[in-house]
Amino acid sequence: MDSAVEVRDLVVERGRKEVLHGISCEVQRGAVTGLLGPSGSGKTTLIRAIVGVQIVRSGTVTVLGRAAGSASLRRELGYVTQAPSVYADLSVRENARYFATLLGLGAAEADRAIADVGLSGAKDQLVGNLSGGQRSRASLACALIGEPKLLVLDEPTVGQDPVLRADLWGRFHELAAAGTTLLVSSHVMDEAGRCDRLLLIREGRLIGDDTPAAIRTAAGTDDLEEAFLRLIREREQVTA
Ligand SMILES: Nc1ncnc2c1ncn2[C@@H]1O[C@H](COP(=O)(O)OP(=O)(O)OP(=O)(O)O)[C@@H](O)[C@H]1O
Repeated sequence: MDSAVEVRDLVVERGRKEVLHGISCEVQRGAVTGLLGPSGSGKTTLIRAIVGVQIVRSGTVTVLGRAAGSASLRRELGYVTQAPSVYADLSVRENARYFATLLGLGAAEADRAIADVGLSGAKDQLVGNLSGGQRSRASLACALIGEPKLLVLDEPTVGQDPVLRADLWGRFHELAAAGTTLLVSSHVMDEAGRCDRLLLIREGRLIGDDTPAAIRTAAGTDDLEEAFLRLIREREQVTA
């Protein structure tokens, strides 16, 4: 597998508690990989380690061939946190232009990114006056500026209506088809089927790493939520 991200034996502690217990996985280039797991399972912590903002206890994280957090990765990686990271007192366009300027890019690139997330109609509105879903999309637009090679999105579809969620997933696949690698976290299992590959995480351990089709076949069910539950039960029987 041609990997954009390689995680080896990753152990992370937060608040003196071990929250990732030796995770190893890869994120395939040019595909949409879903990081799925219940609330508190460690998705954000793993994402933080990949984008290089998490202190790790042991193990290695390699991103685009370099150690996670390397300065040279900054221009190649787009990261959208769960809390939208845009300025409320600036318009959508001003935010996008600000991030474009930081990368030495112009207004056209900012407008392209805004159009990509379907916010052209609201580009002159202050971000503080937008709905939660619109604000998340404004944040996503800023991460798309400069066409990063790796896009890491922490629960990007939370608060979006079903039509918009479908649009965003469509956009993620277009980006992947154009060569971008996407890692998208979600705790909503009905989004799992939209991914090319899945990393299933529970209580800081990886319990599944495969395509949705292979996970369905291995678990003997077409329902990915049920497949996830069966993987958990299997694991509990092994460790009991
Ligand atoms: N700043 C922190 N200090 C101490 N413990 C933390 C901190 N942030 C998260 N944790 C703990 O780390 C574990 C993993 O949290 P994490 O945020 O990675 O989970 P998650 O799967 O992203 O959850 P969610 O879907 O709710 O965002 C949880 O037990 C959480 O309580």
